[in-house]
Amino acid sequence: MSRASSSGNDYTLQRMSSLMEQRGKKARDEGERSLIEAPAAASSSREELERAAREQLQRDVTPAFVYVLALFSALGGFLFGYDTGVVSGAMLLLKRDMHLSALWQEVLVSSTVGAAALSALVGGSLNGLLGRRRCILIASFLFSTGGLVLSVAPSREVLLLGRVVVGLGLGIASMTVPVYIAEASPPHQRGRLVTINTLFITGGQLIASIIDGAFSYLRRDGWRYMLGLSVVPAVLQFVGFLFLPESPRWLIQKGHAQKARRVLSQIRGNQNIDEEYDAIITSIGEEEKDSGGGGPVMWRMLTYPPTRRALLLGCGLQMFQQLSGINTVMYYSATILQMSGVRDDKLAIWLAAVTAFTNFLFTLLGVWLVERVGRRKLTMGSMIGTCLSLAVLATGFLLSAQSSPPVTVHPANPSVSNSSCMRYELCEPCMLDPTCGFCYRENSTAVFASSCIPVNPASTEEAAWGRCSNMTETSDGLYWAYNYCPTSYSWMVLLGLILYLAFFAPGMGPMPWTVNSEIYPLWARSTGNACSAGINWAFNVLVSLTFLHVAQYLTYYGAFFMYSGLALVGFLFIYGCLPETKGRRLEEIELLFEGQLCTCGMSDWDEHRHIEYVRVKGSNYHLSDNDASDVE
Ligand SMILES: O[C@H]1[C@H](O)[C@@H](O)[C@H](O)[C@@H](O)[C@H]1O
Repeated sequence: MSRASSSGNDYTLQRMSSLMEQRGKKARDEGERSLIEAPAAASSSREELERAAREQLQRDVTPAFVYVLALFSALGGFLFGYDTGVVSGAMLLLKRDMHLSALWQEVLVSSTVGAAALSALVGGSLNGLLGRRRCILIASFLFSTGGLVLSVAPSREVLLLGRVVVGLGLGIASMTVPVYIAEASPPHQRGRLVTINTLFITGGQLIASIIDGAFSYLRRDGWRYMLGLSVVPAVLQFVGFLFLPESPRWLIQKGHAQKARRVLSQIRGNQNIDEEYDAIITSIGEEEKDSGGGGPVMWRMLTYPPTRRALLLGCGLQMFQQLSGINTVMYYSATILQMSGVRDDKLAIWLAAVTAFTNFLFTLLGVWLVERVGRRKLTMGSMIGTCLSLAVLATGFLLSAQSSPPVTVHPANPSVSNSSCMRYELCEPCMLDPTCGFCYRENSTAVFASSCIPVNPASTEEAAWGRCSNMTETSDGLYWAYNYCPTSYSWMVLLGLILYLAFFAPGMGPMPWTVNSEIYPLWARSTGNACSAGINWAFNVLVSLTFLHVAQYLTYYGAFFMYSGLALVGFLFIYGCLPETKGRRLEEIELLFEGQLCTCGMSDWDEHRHIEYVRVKGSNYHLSDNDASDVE
């Protein structure tokens, strides 16, 4: 059989024979000759051996060093989550301490994400030029400096500078870390280790919400601690990376063969690295031939069909991740939970932590599932579940809107006669107008004596005037609802939220990052990841900046039905374009994108045959049914 045989299956078979040898030796040593000579080697059934080989692989193919390397890298993911998550809580205090206008608040939030989109794109060339390790060092340096600037910022302009610096770090880290982990991991653990990076993103978001909660009690300068604390993991990562090695694949690409061998033996522990090393060298040679020589990498990627397909898949996955509304749902979750009956405003900040925790918990499920069910099934299942739960969420909003309580009292304030709030007859349009809130009394069975009143511009937690201004806890049956309406369908909205996180977090959350780290050949990997990460950040800004306007035009249920429709399109896209990459060497995966045939939707067996076919097509060899048994 050709070089083709160096697949995951073959690897397991090799392990099986070495395991048999080891067992035989052990048996001899212990004088248990009978065990080896026994007919059909009783305990040596194929299945049992395969299982033993797999267990052995788990034990000795992944030395602890790879975990250390993955954990230090994933601190980049943690900072991604922390820096994007912490800002909402910090903003509540900042706008008070620094007297920030709505525009400044928006600029401070989106500047980081915008800078991340740009630096992710630039990060592609940096990665190719300087290597993964140096890029991660640059990112952690930017995180540390940005965090320091934020914690001492005397003015909003300096704050803006700090947020942009942090964003630049975010962009580079978000595209480099998954690639670095993927290139260092053994094939059977790669999905899990790269997915840990997304687990750290959601972990960062969780810690950020807890820190937001804790420091919100400080009277002054709480935001300095919130924003500044990111320096701790950033410095830790910087120091760690002074000692961690460069990616062996990048080293080989740049011609540092000896160094690459050293790193490979360091990260593979007691494994024989020759086969892997040769596979990388051969694939680099083939890639140079295939990708047709000169021109900028982006041009070569677009004109070479396999990389063009991979790029389309990678960017599409990242786009649909954001279009299915994760950041809107996360951001809006506190209100959703308030709708469901948690009325204490002081709790709102902690409610965000509950959502972040759920997101984290279900991402953990993804880490567990990715090497069991594979990327394709996990992503498809996640996307269809996301689509359905968005529909549940939207239906909850629709039913709430249809049973929207009426405005029964129209109190007048002589000094504010032309407020739009006075015109609304129902809670629904009042709630959709960001300048108004719904003030109502409630007894155990119904809403009564309700009015639509302008919100206090300094705090959305109370009305500008009237009985819902100066809200205290003893306001006895009187409630101020900003951004939501009292409804008896809140259970459905809550159910939609929980289902959404349960389906999104294990698959659509991490898989776009994981799949992107593995689908491009080495020469196109940095550029491919730069583009797809740039798309992720760009759609992140787009969706969050447009949500309130979309909700105003389409109402909340319209907005969530729209996200659900987009998720359905995303599902069809994944169904048609995402092949299974589980267990394959990085050098093999590009073959899945070769030929006119897309392997998506093929069974594992057909896919395996397809890879074999593509591999050997150059040597006039065609895989027949008889040959197939040879492959297996
Ligand atoms: O994969 C991550 C994760 O799902 C986060 O929760 C989300 O905030 C990010 O935008 C996304 O890229």
